[in-house]
Amino acid sequence: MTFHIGAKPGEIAGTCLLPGDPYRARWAAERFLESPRLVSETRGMLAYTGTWHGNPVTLHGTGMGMPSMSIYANELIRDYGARTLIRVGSCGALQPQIGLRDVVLAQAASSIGSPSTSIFRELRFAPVADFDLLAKARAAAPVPVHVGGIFTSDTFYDERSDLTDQLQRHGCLAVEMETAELYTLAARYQRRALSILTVSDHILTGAALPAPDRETGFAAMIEMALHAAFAQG
Ligand SMILES: O=P(O)(O)O[C@H]1O[C@H](CO)[C@@H](O)[C@H]1O
Ligand SMILES: O=c1cc[nH]c(=O)[nH]1
Repeated sequence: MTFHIGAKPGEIAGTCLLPGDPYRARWAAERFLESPRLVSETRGMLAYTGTWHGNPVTLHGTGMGMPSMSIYANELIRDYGARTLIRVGSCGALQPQIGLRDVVLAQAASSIGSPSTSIFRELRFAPVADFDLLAKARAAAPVPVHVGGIFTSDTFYDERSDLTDQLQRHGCLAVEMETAELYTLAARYQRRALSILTVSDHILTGAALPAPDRETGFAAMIEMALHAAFAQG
């Protein structure tokens, strides 16, 4: 048990899939894992451990935003020994060629600041994905997939239209709220990390998926995450 996770030692797998939404953790565990078992529900942040094709996997919610992701990723890595951390999240598309339900693989994550910014001082650290995980996820994609940079925001309701313009102009694919800190922690502790993001809304058009789809409609990215984590070669 840690400050924020109720699982006993040995109840968290080395491979963790990390949705922001705890109900997505429950849905994905029940749909994809063999013998899923609830191992933590501290503060309602559901975590399930089971197996996929015999391989141990934990699905753990992270909540929204980098401070929340930072708490769970730190404890999963430092206290439970997680080695492969794959965010399975939603995002808003920033480019016209990207459609609702497409998948974005976050090769790198820009941000204005993250919980780690203060330790870097003047350094602008560039948080990047694990290349092997990224390549394997792309190879397993059953839906249109886009690979490139994303923006990890501290706000959902952003008043900065000038910032959106600059992100679009510089080819940023999508916006979400956790990846920059996840990649930074993975670098710090020499772990493997990737963010696989399903497009839930389009920043340019305002089109959006309804809430039930965001909770349960994201099977393709869960399959990609599991294949990326366990594919050989
Ligand atoms: O669907 P999740 O994984 O929570 O991801 C996105 O959705 C939330 C905002 O609605 C933020 O956490 C953002 O990163
Ligand atoms: O952070 C997020 C996540 C999904 N969609 C958005 O527009 N922003």
